[in-house]
Amino acid sequence: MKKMIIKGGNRLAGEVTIGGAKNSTVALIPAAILADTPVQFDTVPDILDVHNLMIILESMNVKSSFTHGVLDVDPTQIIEAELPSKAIKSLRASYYFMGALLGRFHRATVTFPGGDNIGPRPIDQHLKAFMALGATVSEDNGTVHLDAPQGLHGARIFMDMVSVGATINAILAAVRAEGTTVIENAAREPEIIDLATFLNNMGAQIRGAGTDVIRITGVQTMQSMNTHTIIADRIETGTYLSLAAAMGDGVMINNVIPEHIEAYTSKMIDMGVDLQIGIDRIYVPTVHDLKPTIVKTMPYPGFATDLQQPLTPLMSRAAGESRVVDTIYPKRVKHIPELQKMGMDISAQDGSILVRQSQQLRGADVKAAEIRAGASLMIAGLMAEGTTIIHNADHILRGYDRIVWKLNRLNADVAIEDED
Ligand SMILES: CC(=O)N[C@H]1[C@@H](OP(=O)(O)OP(=O)(O)OC[C@H]2O[C@@H](n3ccc(=O)[nH]c3=O)[C@H](O)[C@@H]2O)O[C@H](CO)[C@@H](O)[C@@H]1O
Ligand SMILES: C=C(OP(=O)(O)O)C(=O)O
Repeated sequence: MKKMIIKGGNRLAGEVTIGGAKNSTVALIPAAILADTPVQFDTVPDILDVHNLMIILESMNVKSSFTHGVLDVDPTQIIEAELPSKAIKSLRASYYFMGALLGRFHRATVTFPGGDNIGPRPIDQHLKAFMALGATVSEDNGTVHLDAPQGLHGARIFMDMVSVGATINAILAAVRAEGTTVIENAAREPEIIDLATFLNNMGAQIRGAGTDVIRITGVQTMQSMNTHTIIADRIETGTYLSLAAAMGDGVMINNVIPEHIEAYTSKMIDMGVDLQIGIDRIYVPTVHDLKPTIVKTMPYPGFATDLQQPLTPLMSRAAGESRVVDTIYPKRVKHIPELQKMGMDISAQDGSILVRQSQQLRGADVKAAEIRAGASLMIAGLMAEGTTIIHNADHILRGYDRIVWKLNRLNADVAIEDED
């Protein structure tokens, strides 16, 4: 495990460039095993999730190499093998190997995924989709076995709730199935469109990604003809927007898709941040006075659950009481006691998180329970007087591309060290 050490109080300025979206990347890499040719991705974020997915690929004899943001994956010599449970447990998205392996081999054995400690995360909708497509599902000791000896066939799948992961897994399983699959009440996240673009460019027939009805006509082969450039990470963007507004004296954020974070930028503008939004970049000027706000997380295009915690430190500067209601992960509150240690006036009450204007934050020894709790501690550490040590910083490294280098280029004083 690593710890992040932040000497707080530096004003931040300069430019930062956003990397490829974690939540696209972690679906695209498993999707690569559906191809009958090598594939290449660029603007791949340098995050732990990518390195762990490469370990999983290796176990199936799928060679991959990653340099300067370009990831090559060669699935042409893929074999069925036992997947390494440590790597599988290290990230949530390892469950995409269920859909991808089912699509490729008509069977899969995958340990239950790990991922962030943000409350219950059932996978019943994923399993329901696999069964609709003709697979049998059995579970023992935390391992899921999927089997479709007669192959997969198209089906109508109505999702009981809007789920990013279940929508992606259904696409991965259906893309080479026989016949047409219709996913209703599908998630509409931009990362789903990114995945469909990648697969369609290889010959898949997926229509409607980005709407709540996705139609997939199965194809027999998929062949990559070009490099797939991953869309910008909207959650990383929101994190830099928050820290730039909290501590910046002029920060330009490059490689942004502003349309993907409108729910977030509109809240910041309501709070009094004078964002200058361009076609693919956003400038955050020095912020003087902030108004409190109310945030309710919703599936896309609503306010992302992954961005409620990164906004919290900024809320603690607003004159009054802000409120967060996380309808997707109501138990996503592990940052609260840690932020309290830093002097923030924050509490959970009746299903809401309340953040009141706080005095100068102070550095403390804190623990990141999960990636976005870690992001909120990191921003609070940049704002605090003195030194903050964030333990379990691996959670932050799971999803933030070259974070130390990017922050220090903005004039922060941040380091990562091994725990003693
Ligand atoms: C790798 C990735 O892309 N992770 C994102 C993805 O996670 P993930 O795909 O796991 O999240 P889902 O969209 O599936 O979850 C949405 C809600 O549906 C529930 N649910 C989901 C599936 C299921 O079978 N049964 C069920 O009850 C979940 O508990 C949750 O309350 O979307 C979340 C919600 O935007 C984000 O926080 C995560 O960053
Ligand atoms: C919850 C998250 O990630 P994961 O689904 O990969 O655990 C996140 O990115 O905020």
